[in-house]
Amino acid sequence: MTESTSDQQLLYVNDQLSDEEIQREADLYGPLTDSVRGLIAATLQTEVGESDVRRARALIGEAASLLRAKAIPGPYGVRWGASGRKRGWGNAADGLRNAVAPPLNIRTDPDGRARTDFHLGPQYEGPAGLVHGGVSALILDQVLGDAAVAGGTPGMTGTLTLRYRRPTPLGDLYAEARVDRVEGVKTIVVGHISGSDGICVEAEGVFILPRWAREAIAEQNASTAG
Ligand SMILES: CCCCCCCCCC(=O)SCCNC(=O)CCNC(=O)[C@H](O)C(C)(C)COP(=O)(O)OP(=O)(O)OC[C@H]1O[C@@H](n2cnc3c(N)ncnc32)[C@H](O)[C@@H]1OP(=O)(O)O
Repeated sequence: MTESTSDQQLLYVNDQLSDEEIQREADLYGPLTDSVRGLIAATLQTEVGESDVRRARALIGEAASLLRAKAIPGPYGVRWGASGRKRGWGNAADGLRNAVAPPLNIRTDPDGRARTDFHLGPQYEGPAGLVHGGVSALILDQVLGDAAVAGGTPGMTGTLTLRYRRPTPLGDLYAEARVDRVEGVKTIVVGHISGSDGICVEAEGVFILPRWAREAIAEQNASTAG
């Protein structure tokens, strides 16, 4: 295991928060994140005068200083509470505390399916009026990955293959994924994003349980058996 792999594993934390405490945090930070999303769109779309732009910038600086007064030094990581409820709140695709995330609100089924109705505003533009292809990749990576998790065979993305069939319009969209097959440590998942005119982007992903996770599970199984 490399040093960076072991450092990364330290970001998986069981903090023993109760479901009530987690809900209180979600109720506090979710609306903050939504406000910042609104700010990102307003920053892009505003046409107010120069002095108002300067004033807004000062107010944003003040808000950032207020929040930074007490803050974690690095990434949020992945945390679990006492009941095992998982919080990937820093996740760039669907993190509750990450204003960069659209967000996705992905629903999953234990048979290895995931789906989401979501909205992409002007901050996700690539070609004029259309979704940036890298943003579509971000979303499909997450939805396909969640399908693998839901099916009981989680993994890191090894390969993600995309076919952009037609331009993806900004606005209301839908994505879904399903586990196609499991081959040893590899889970192959397929899915797509569609808009009102049909499928825009198709994806196939190979999700692999990393070697360090396989070794940890094998060690745990050996100690349980012993
Ligand atoms: C733990 C669950 C976490 C879930 C989080 C979901 C988050 C959302 C998705 C992401 O954004 S993940 C971030 C993007 N992906 C990465 O950063 C992955 C970086 N790459 C790695 O960490 C490793 O290369 C990887 C885990 C993908 C594979 O390393 P291993 O050391 O476990 O692979 P190994 O050499 O033991 O090969 C195992 C099998 O996978 C195959 N393989 C390895 N790398 C592959 C690859 N890149 N693509 C396809 N297949 C691959 C390999 O041929 C072999 O196939 P066979 O079993 O059939 O022999």
